[in-house]
Amino acid sequence: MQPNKDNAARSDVLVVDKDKDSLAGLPAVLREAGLQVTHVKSHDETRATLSQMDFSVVVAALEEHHAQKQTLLKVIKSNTPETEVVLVSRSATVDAAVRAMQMGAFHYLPLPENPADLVIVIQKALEKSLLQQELLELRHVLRGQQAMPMLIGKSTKMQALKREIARVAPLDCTVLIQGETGTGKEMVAKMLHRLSLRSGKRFLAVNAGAFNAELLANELFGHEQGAYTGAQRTKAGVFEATHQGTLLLDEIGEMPLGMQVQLLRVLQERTVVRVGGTEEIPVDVRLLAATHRDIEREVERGRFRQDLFYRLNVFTLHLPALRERVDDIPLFCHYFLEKFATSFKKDITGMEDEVLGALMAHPFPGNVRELENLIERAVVLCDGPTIQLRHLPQEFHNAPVMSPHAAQTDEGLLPLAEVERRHILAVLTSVQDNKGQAARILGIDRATLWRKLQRYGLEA
Ligand SMILES: Nc1ncnc2c1ncn2[C@@H]1O[C@H](COP(=O)(O)OP(=O)(O)OP(=O)(O)O)[C@@H](O)[C@H]1O
Repeated sequence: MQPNKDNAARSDVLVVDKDKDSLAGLPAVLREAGLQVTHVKSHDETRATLSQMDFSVVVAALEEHHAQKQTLLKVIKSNTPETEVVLVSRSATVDAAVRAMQMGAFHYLPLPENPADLVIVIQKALEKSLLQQELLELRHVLRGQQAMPMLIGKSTKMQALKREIARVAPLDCTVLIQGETGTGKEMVAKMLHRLSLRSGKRFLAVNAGAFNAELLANELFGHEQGAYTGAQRTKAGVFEATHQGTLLLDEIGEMPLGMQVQLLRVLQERTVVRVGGTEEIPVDVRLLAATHRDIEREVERGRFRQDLFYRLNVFTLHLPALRERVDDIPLFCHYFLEKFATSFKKDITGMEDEVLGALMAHPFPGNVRELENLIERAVVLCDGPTIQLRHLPQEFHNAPVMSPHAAQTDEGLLPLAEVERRHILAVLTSVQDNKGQAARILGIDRATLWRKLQRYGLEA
């Protein structure tokens, strides 16, 4: 079975129901949840469907033949590794679950009385698969197969931001981009430009906080020859240089008050006057402004002109801090790891769970830039196939760790019981199902472990 990947269409869920219609009610429930579902009942149908189409998730209830399950898993995982497989069985045992998960199954669980009980697991599998698909796309980006750099993030907040960017980019209005340092304000500004009608023209960025009023005026508006000592030639400013394009004024909150008046005038008149000159030069520039400050508060404190604020604040984009979208951290880690492993020509395949856990528990005052720098450093220091805790700075070595499983949902955290169930399975898998060793690692006695396995339907 070799689906043609280039042409294969993709659908959400394939339900393989080969065990006496035990999943008969599931397709309807999934469709009600808004998913695209294909329902097959025989081996031949399964083969034919998988050869024509890729699925994000395959849910299979098979008869109790291990070989059959293993074949299905192998075929799916070797053809489309990003497809997640959920296996359902009338008598799920820990042994079988551990084996299936070692072979790459997303989950192996007992057949529930009500098929609707499977929906949450299927949605989680779908999220994981979409993450894998996004990573594949990112790999294409890294290999230069796509021209447009991607704004990474699939958390609810980032998805909402991407929708807002797509909506406001073509409108040609002024946009105020607010967010802490390193949250990607300049990146968003570039995206607004690329998605606008001005994309064929120039994009320039000026740090409005890095100059005093005089130097900034010179930078923005240019100067006439002889305007001041050293001005030997006439020089155009960035407003003229970006004519018909987009200009980002970064750190607008730091702009000296005197300059704010001049900027307001440019926005009203749509002309600039070079320093030392009198001619009003028409400029057609889309202005974007970025700041890490709460400009409204700056207005209240008298540090920012209210009239300029109203001019800039036609549309405001708020970029969430990284700690507000912890569920994006695994994606960033994969992306930066691959980026730096490629550029430093290192054969690094991933990072230990505890590294991801430590990163997810970190508050990241420097946001994405800080994470990017940490991963770059770790890749430089890494001498083996995976990034380990010792490749992070000292402060991370004894820091609290968040389970990478605990933040897999987009909306927030998983119920405690689900985190416990996954952790127990992960520990059992890592010790090849040795229950005594697993109980010791978990810090509980064997009887407690046994009771927990019973409770989660994973009885030995
Ligand atoms: N969503 C994202 N996807 C990919 N890379 C990102 C994203 N957000 C930030 N980055 C990366 O993080 C770094 C910082 O981004 P950027 O310079 O745009 O932040 P900023 O908010 O403008 O920072 P500052 O306020 O300090 O100027 C860059 O290397 C950028 O590529």
